[in-house]
Amino acid sequence: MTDIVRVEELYKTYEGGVTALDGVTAGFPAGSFTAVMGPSGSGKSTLLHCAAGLDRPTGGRVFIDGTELTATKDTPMTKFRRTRVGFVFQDHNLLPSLTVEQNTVLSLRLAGRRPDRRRVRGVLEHLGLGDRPAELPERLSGGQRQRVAVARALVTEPAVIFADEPTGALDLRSARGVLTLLRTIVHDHGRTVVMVTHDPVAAAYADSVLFLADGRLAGSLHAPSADAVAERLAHLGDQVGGVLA
Ligand SMILES: Nc1ncnc2c1ncn2[C@@H]1O[C@H](COP(=O)(O)OP(=O)(O)OP(=O)(O)O)[C@@H](O)[C@H]1O
Repeated sequence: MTDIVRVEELYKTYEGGVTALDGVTAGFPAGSFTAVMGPSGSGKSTLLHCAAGLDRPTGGRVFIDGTELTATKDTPMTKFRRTRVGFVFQDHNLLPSLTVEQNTVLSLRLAGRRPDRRRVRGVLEHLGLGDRPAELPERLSGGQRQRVAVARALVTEPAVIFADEPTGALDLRSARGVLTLLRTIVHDHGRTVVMVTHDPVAAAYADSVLFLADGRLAGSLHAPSADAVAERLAHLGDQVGGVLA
């Protein structure tokens, strides 16, 4: 299967000398849902930010859909990101003064594209927001707000959606709804999703899990169950500095 996102020998050392990524090579196949897990400080967010072109690695290469981001200057990289990459963060980042529909088309507008209203309504419908296009975010539940964030990420038809703890601020039921939605957009609509999470139950919605420890890849699990993920996480400490699982 083709990798939509590929990182090769990725290194990131922050000012002050912290090495957050220490030679990570990984591929994320088209149409797959991958969770990235690891202890706090293991480099998950750094990996996501570097892979998404939000931050520059200190060394190594990042490819998205055949374009090498690491060989791209800042302005074209920003343009590429706006058109080809979708984001869903823990804090949904909706603008409070804009309606559901206006928030949904925000990234399209930032990319200088004219929204196709019928398509946008179609996406909202599909995400269970079809009857709330004119609602302001403050009148939505946390789960509904996160659905708007997913809608906003989807309408640009990105090559990949990166999600950083998308359910971290949600109650169990809303979290399940959002995770099911992410799984649906991957399995029924062929999207590619890479999600950072701390939660083994959330990770079990993914097709596979990549584990990080101390900025290095520390194994993977396919068709993960929450128990298997929790078990592996509990033993990650044993592997630090050691062998891949
Ligand atoms: N902007 C920064 N400047 C300096 N050090 C940083 C910066 N961002 C992250 N780090 C350090 O890099 C390492 C990896 O951080 P990162 O946020 O990628 O880990 P994480 O696995 O996402 O952690 P968490 O699960 O706690 O969010 C940590 O030691 C962190 O302190």
